[in-house]
Amino acid sequence: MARRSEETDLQIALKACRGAFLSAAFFSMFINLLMLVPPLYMLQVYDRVITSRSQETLLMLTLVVLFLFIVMGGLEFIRSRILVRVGNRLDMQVNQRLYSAMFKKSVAMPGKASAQPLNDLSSLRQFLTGNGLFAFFDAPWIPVYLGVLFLFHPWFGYFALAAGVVLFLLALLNEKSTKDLLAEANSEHVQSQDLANSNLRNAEVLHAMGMLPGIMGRWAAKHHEYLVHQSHASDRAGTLTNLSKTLRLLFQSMILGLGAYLVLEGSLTPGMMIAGSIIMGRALAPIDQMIGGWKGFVGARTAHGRLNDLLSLVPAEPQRMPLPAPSGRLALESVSAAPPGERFVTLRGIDMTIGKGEHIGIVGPSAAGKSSLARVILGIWPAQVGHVRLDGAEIGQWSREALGPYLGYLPQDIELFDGTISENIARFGEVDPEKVVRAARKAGVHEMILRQPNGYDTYLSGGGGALSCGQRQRIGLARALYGDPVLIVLDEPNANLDDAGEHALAECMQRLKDDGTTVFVISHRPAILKRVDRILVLKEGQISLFASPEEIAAQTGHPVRGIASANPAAGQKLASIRPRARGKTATAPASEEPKP
Ligand SMILES: Nc1ncnc2c1ncn2[C@@H]1O[C@H](COP(=O)(O)OP(=O)(O)OP(=O)(O)O)[C@@H](O)[C@H]1O
Repeated sequence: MARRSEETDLQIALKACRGAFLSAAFFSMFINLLMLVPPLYMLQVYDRVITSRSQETLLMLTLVVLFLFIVMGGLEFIRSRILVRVGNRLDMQVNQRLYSAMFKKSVAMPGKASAQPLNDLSSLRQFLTGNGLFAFFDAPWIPVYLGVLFLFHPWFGYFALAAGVVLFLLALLNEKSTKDLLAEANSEHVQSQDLANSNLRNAEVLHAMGMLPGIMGRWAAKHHEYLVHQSHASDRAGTLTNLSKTLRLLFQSMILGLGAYLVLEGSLTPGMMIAGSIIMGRALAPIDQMIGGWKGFVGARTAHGRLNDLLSLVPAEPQRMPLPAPSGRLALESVSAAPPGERFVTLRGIDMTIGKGEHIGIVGPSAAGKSSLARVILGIWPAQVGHVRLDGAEIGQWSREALGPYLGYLPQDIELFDGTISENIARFGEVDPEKVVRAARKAGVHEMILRQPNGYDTYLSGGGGALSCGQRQRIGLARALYGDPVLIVLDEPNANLDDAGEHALAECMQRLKDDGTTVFVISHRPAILKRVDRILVLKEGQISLFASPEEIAAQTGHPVRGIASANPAAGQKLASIRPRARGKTATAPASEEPKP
């Protein structure tokens, strides 16, 4: 089905719920008509039963009223069940799309990562299923009540109309005077929540260095701003809510007085006088409820706006034709890239062609752009200029879900997630025990996992729980190897490893070589760099040298150690041989097969 491009999935889901909203509105019609039962019953009792002194009439009327009340209760019950289901349906329809949009936004704008969209979806759902919405369903029936009052007596009608206009103006004033304050309070609340969450994630370091007062002060300042705006808005809304409630009661008393006057005049019965007062109260109730529930409405409206913004900012991934499984050939063609959301480039004019099964070491001083290059190779950061091609296909042509199993990534800051070790290694997909053990063995971590309290079923919480950094890194390596990917990027894989770990890593690299897996390894340690086919030296975001370890040693007179540590002397020497080295070795042989 064709979709209007400006419609977000939330709007489409809300449209799909239109039928359910219409049936809730339909039930509201009967509920509102039945709301006339109590005043009309009172009218009959006063004007008919008491004057005729007929017990049969009273009994009949009471039975009818009893029946109508049961019907009304049933309708209310059904209406609220419909709305609860609408809310759940809406949530189910958009929550996964929303989760992935939130996730993709965090990848594209790491500084703006926030779980707020899920809170927004909750507040929208709660509004749609709560009492706040009923006022909106009941409001269209105000004219019916007014009509009945006009039937009783025109003065009654005019009086209720005027009272309604006054309360409506108060509702407008409420919206106008609280809208901006509530929006500001809302955004400050989101910011202070995000700040608190990020502080909690880094609790250990904050605690160790006694940084709590300073960091709490920053949170408290944000929270204070939120409180100030929120209480200003609540003060204003509270004043208007109370005023509206008081006026409604006053109007109800006044209409009773007006009724009494009309009774004395002889143009109204006492029953009509009392019923009129009740009906007017009923007519004004939705306006009163709207003013009272305005904060919830504004919250839901803001949440709805934010959700739509997010969903249009991160459109759903189009269906892509599946591509054949890649073999691991990679080409970067004049690639320049910048961190997402930033203007400055951290990689410039990167050109390289890597054959299947080649092992490339990436070295360079701090902030040279090594991790940036890793991200570009994996398609996490898009190339601003140039192309990144995996087996000839632009990396962005792949759907992420289809490409993911062919890639392995061990980031510098290894994060494991809440779940068992096996689930973590299996990347939270279906756990295939054979594949899990194979990956663990390849990473040389099988024995270590078996020594854990519950082996592969050991539950890791809080990003790794009781595991040491080195253990986490090695399980992270097994995760990167799960499913035998064709291209693996290891960012400082030996940063936390002891000798045994380093030895296991060397064996792992050899197995990957035997399997024909293309590997990029970023490291400062010479041991691992001796085994790679070529070493790429990055300097200020550019390739400064790209050659085999032997060529580098021959040309610079420095062993690999010199490059790995990227000391200034070696750097100068490397720079001096750059043209020859690049011209000769920056691309793989034409066949793009691995070097022997
Ligand atoms: N997410 C980001 N947002 C903004 N700037 C970034 C981001 N990631 C990296 N940079 C910047 O890009 C440049 C290269 O960083 P990168 O992490 O790629 O260097 P590196 O060579 O891996 O350094 P190191 O060896 O210290 O890990 C740095 O100036 C860094 O400040």
